[in-house]
Amino acid sequence: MSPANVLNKPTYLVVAEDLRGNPGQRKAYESQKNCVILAGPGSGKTKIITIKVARILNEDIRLPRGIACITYNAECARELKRRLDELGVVENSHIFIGTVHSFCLKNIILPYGKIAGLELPEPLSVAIPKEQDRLMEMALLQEKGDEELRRWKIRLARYRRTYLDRDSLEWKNTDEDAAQVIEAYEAKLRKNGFIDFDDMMLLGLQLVEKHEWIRKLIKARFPVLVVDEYQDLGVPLHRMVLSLCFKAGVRLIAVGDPDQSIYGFTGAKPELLEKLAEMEGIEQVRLRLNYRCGETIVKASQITLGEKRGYDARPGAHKGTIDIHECPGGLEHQAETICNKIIPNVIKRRRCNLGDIAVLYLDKNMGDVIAEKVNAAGLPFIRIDQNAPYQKTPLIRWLEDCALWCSGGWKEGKPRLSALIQTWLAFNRNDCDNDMLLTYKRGLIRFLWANRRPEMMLHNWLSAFQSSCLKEMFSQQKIMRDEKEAFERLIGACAKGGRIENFIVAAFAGQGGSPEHLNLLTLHSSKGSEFDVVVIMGMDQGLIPRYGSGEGEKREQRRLFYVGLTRSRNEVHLTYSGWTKNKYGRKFNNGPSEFLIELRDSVLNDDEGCSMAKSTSNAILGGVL
Ligand SMILES: Nc1ncnc2c1ncn2[C@@H]1O[C@H](COP(=O)(O)OP(=O)(O)OP(=O)(O)O)[C@@H](O)[C@H]1O
Repeated sequence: MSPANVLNKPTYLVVAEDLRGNPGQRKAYESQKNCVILAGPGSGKTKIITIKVARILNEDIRLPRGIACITYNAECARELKRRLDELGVVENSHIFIGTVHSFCLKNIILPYGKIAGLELPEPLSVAIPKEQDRLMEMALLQEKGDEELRRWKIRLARYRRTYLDRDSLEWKNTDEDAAQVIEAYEAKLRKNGFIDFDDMMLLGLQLVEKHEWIRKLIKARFPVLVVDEYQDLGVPLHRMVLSLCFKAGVRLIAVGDPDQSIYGFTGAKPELLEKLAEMEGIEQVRLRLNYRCGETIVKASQITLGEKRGYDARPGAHKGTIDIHECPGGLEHQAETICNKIIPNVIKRRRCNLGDIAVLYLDKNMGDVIAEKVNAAGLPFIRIDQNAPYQKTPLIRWLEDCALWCSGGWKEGKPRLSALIQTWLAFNRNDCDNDMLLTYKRGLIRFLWANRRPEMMLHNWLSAFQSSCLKEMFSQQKIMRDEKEAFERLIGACAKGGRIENFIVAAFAGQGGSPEHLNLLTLHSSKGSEFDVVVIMGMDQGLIPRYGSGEGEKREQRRLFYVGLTRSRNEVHLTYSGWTKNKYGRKFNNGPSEFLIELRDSVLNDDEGCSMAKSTSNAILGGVL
């Protein structure tokens, strides 16, 4: 029994005691108004909002009113859910925890879109990525290669999320080609009965801005709105927040760190958070103490950023170390060094688990390189990038949790069955009456109870899950088409000849995060997480910053490195080769990343003698730096 239960005190009150010694955290926790928390990495933003949400639900609002917690991507939403769950807050029909897209779709467009006269396809379906690509190529009036299409997609997405007023001259004239292609693409989407992810946000905003009654209904249901990772959300969400908060009186709690803004290419604007914090009627809280990272890492992170933020490690924090490893043989050499030297050494020295270590990298191609070496070294791992055997969408994350429950989690309620059921009901809620929901709930419980078989082959377990529950959901819930596609890819990956054909249920369960699995993830996906030891590979000039980056792009990549560094509690290892290859195989000897050089020069020259070590043993270490 937890101490909270022994004392009969809700968990959030026990955890809130931690905030006592930090006046900023306390102020944020006590605030009863609209509040913006601006703070650096590891300063407890997530800790505060989760405790605050639990407090508001317990003390300030009464059912059937609830709270909406929105964030940028599925990874951040999952972290938020996990941490709220630890405080006993579980998603249900009164508590929304998810991405801004899913908030707009489920809580604005589906319930109110038609009544408000929005012309929507019937039934409403979400276009899956390959359909989006096909329609975009049609709108571009010619087939494009992968790279060119990718560039167009970035350009159009940014434009669509930046210029929102379609009648304005700004929309028509800023980039005429982009405006035309977007209009043609959207018309094609509708003709085919689809909306896409950007539509969810744009249509949601349109409804909220246009209709006072919709704002009132949202407020009646969710009088409190929590927005996490605000710096990554662009103009549409900012305008929605302003409308809900200042026109409808929804209470706002917004949290973020402009220095951790790494989605500029999608239209994110970190300055919006600063602007919001300065507005009248908003209480602003700034936090400067980093509870996560050792002293050296806190210092190094500010050097990387190139800004003096005045962040400090908490008093009594350990030093923390940063080691630089030169691997002249290229990315493969870096990956081998990580698997055969750095990781075994860390585990031996720290007596920690593989799960305490994360290897971060720039993209899916680098993910392939490290995954191959990790496989060869026989280390179990979790991989999050675009080339992973399957993508971790909300449904697939939930399936991992179901697998965890079936692999023994049921004995101690980790995860809780009630939480699994609530998420399942949320997937099924659209157009379903209570009787149907009850039938789905019973179906799920029956399946899970009968399939508590950790040794079962994953393919068989998923197939059984599909025929007893998922098939029906996919046929009823057209808005889950993207999830259906993700599920089909997963089941393909664990079928005969697939990349994870040997997976049993317990192995799949471990993919949700486990002490026995090494974490492989892109720097972008590492946002919001923390590990004892972080290894960042590919620290080469031309990769980070990318060759040919303009000033703005370079600043964003600096922030990306900053995010990576600050995921570590104790140790950071940086690997580089000093050269890169382009896609035609041409070699460029550009040396290590300029970010790495700055860090080495500043931290090593620091007369306080930070414990930044430059390893010099073995052929792989030392050299250039
Ligand atoms: N007052 C506190 N006392 C003790 N530990 C704390 C306190 N505040 C935060 N922490 C711990 O510090 C770590 C970082 O907190 P948290 O993840 O909430 O920070 P964050 O600001 O959301 O980080 P980031 O923006 O880098 O993701 C966590 O392990 C958390 O438990």
